[in-house]
Amino acid sequence: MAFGRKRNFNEIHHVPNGNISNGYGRDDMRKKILQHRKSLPIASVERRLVEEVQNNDMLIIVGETGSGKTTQLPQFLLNGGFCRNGKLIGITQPRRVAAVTVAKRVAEECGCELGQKVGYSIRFDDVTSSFTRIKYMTDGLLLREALLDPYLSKYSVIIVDEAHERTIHTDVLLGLLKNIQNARSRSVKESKLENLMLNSEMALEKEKGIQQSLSFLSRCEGVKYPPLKLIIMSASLDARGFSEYFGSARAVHVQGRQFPVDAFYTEQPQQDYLDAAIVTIFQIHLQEGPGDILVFLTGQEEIESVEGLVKQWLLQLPEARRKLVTVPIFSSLPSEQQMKVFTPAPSGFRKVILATNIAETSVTIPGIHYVVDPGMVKARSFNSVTGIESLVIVPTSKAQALQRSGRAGREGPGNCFRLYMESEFEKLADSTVPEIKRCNLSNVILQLKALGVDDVIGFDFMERPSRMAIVKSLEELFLLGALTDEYKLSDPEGIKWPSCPWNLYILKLFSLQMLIAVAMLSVESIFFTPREKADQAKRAMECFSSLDGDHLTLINVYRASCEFLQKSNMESTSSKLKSKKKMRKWCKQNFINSRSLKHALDIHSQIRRHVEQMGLHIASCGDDMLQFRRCLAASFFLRSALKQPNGTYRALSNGQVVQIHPSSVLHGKNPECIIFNELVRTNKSFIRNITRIDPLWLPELAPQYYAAQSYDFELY
Ligand SMILES: Nc1ncnc2c1ncn2[C@@H]1O[C@H](COP(=O)(O)OP(=O)(O)OP(=O)(O)O)[C@@H](O)[C@H]1O
Repeated sequence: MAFGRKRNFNEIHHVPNGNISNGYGRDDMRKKILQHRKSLPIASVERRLVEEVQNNDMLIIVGETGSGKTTQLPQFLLNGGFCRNGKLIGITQPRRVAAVTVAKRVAEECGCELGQKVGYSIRFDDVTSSFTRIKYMTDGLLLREALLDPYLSKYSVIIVDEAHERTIHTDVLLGLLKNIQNARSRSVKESKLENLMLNSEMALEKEKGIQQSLSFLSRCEGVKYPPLKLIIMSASLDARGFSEYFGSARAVHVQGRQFPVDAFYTEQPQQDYLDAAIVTIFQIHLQEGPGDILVFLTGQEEIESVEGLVKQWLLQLPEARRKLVTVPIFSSLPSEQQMKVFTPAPSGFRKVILATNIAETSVTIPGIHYVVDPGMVKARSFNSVTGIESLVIVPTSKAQALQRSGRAGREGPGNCFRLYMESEFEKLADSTVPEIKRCNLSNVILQLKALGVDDVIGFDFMERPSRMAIVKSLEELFLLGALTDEYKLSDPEGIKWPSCPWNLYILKLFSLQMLIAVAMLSVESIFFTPREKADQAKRAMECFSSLDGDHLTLINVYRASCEFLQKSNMESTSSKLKSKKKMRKWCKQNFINSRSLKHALDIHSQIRRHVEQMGLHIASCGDDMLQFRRCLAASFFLRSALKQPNGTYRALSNGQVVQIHPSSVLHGKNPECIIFNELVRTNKSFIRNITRIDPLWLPELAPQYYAAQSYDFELY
């Protein structure tokens, strides 16, 4: 395939090679790391950055990818005294992989064990201690912390990294942090004023009696919270937009990048980007110098199909030229397997990493010299008229393209092959549409309500979602019973449960099976289907599958895993470690993602504890799965569909034509009426996580919705 003239990115600034490779002694390694840190563009402005943060409570920092923002700035601030009095510097990342790997790297640079001075915290995995001062975490996790500690009182500085991604969590966090920052600086001002008053009016206060003094002291509580320093950071940020949002906040630009990355574009438009990606992988492998390749694809299916084709193509090469290994990374891959991308390829081999945008920002994958970017991404999209959310494949923004190319050039000069023409690049949107403008807002609303923000429409969003989208989600939450008719939380405590997308939908319906289903659906895919073992995986899944659908299938997995756990725990010789190992083996044999299953078990026990604390009785449907399916119908009546004569389904809420996704156990079984949890749009509209129901249950169980509309329940 022909690539056009190379184009260097501007502001390139060569720095002596700070390559780090294995095989050094501990002291040598530390010296190398120190030398590398000094070589980063950000190192020359350490003092100035610390002063900027001292002088400004709010700061926006823009700097090229790889300039050292994520790994260095927190260390500068720690050395600059921002962790006095045991306070923490928190850095949020949109993705778990980035939070974990960057924390590991910074701990290494600080010469400490992970979890001591430097740690990370992601859902269900908290590697911090009372000694931790620099804490990397996902933006979602910080939001959850705010539910329990509304002032985020343990942090002196919060850095929102990769803010250009504008994930839904980032946008909610920005509004929230703005409020917290105002509240904390107000509380300090007030407490200073009140301290002054206290000196002159102490005697008077005493006379007014104990009650008044107590309330006075409680008002002074804010004195515990010094002003919060807030830093927004990215390589590709609309600094002006952020600055305006934060009241003309100061923005600084860190000049220079560590190594140059040359961008190449195709000379002709490409019909099939997957095909183009495979051709490019082999062009690099056969014609270019050493270095690993990182290819950005849109999802697991694409990754597995490209992986299969690369393996087939390799077989056609002479044996000596077959030294190429593929390594996939996507979010539902078990984390141990995700981490394989960081392991060097066997000696003499070249590694091709096939990744979703999980590897787009913040991560440094050693050895990557080439990036292949087809320019597409899978994104959420929301139709505020129908109220249905779906996943669609769309072109990336320029900001995403720059982030992707930035994954090369971190250890030396790199190349980025964009599988589209340069003229197409110019037409891309500068930045990604914020997720908050293209998703169902039910969870955001619940989250804001739980954080004490009652007026969601009036909330200070950086970019306000449409009024229609907010109203639609408020309506949905009311219909589901999550909000009262005054739009207050029906269960203010419930939202503090582990964040699962539809946890509150079951409020009225506590059955053991519903709790299990909620937990199992709250995690990434429970089943794991490697492409090369698709048949084996399918057979394994059939052992658990239920003719009634995916929810019951998941319950079967849950039950089987509990039975297995119980059995292996009972074997007296088994230590805890041994049982864990056995469990992992069992998962592997059954093509179950062990990490997802563990998360689901944790979520289940948390929800159960919560429900019990509320004093509610948890009934079991026992083996009466009809009762369970009725519970599902009552909860998901807004996502129901009827079979049509041609075998497709029609969603009852909006008439949309949908199809059962091939991963569902009901694929090919064609039940008359179903409820579903998820809609995915690729070339077709697919629904996933489906259960068979009786259509007559709908008007019976959700009269508030179906009685008001004249639905035709005629079955074909
Ligand atoms: N895990 C790691 N292993 C090896 N080197 C690393 C690692 N993490 C970072 N580095 C080195 O430190 C440099 C700076 O990384 P850092 O993540 O701080 O940059 P950044 O400016 O935040 O980039 P980005 O905007 O892409 O996140 C990288 O270019 C790389 O050379």
